Amino acid sequence: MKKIILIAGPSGAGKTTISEYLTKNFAIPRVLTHTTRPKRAGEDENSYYFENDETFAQLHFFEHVHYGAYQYGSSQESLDKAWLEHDLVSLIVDIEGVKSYINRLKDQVYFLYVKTSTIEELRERLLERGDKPETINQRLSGKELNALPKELEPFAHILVNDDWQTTTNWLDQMVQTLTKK
Ligand SMILES: Nc1ncnc2c1ncn2[C@@H]1O[C@H](COP(=O)(O)OP(=O)(O)OP(=O)(O)O)[C@@H](O)[C@H]1O
Ligand SMILES: Nc1nc2c(ncn2[C@@H]2O[C@H](COP(=O)(O)O)[C@@H](O)[C@H]2O)c(=O)[nH]1
Repeated sequence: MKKIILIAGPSGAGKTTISEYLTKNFAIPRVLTHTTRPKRAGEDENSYYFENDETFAQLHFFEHVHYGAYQYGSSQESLDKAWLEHDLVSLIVDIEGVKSYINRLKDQVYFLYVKTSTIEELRERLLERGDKPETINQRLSGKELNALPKELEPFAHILVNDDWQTTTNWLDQMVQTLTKK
């Protein structure tokens, strides 16, 4: 059965880093999504399909959300394209996106919720990444924090990404379990 690893969690928790590790070490492709947010330093065409409001409005999405001042959306086409490459793929979404995918794809979803032990750790990582302090405050509060809601707890595989070596051991085990025949 084709499966999708949905990666969600607070900003700075390490979702992108984890998705890149899965691609590099296990050839697990990441399903690219669309956004109207500007590129960050270091991002390229493998990060997102970068859109403006007009091009975004012309697309047909599986699900889409407003997050901060920008729009984000994912398509069935991108998912099918990634599934042609590998039976196991990853996709980074916010909590609303997780709900949509679990409702629609059910058992095909492996929900990986990534967090750190403290919010201070997230703040430090985002500062080091070059995010502006006011953006960081917004991302680490309210709906944008992407806290794990009670109703999704039964579906979540929780990974505390404080120490990278521990995280890679955890991920290696996860992939072994998911690819077992
Ligand atoms: N275990 C770790 N220890 C220390 N730093 C880490 C760890 N994992 C990731 N990082 C670093 O934290 C920063 C944020 O990671 P990343 O961009 O993957 O987070 P994210 O969850 O995708 O954030 P966003 O939702 O804002 O895009 C990066 O600079 C990354 O290198
Ligand atoms: N529901 C969706 N959420 C998405 C999608 N693409 C990204 N995201 C989430 O948005 C926030 C912000 O992303 P960032 O790259 O600006 O830090 C983060 O939580 C992503 O997981 C999508 O297509 N649908």
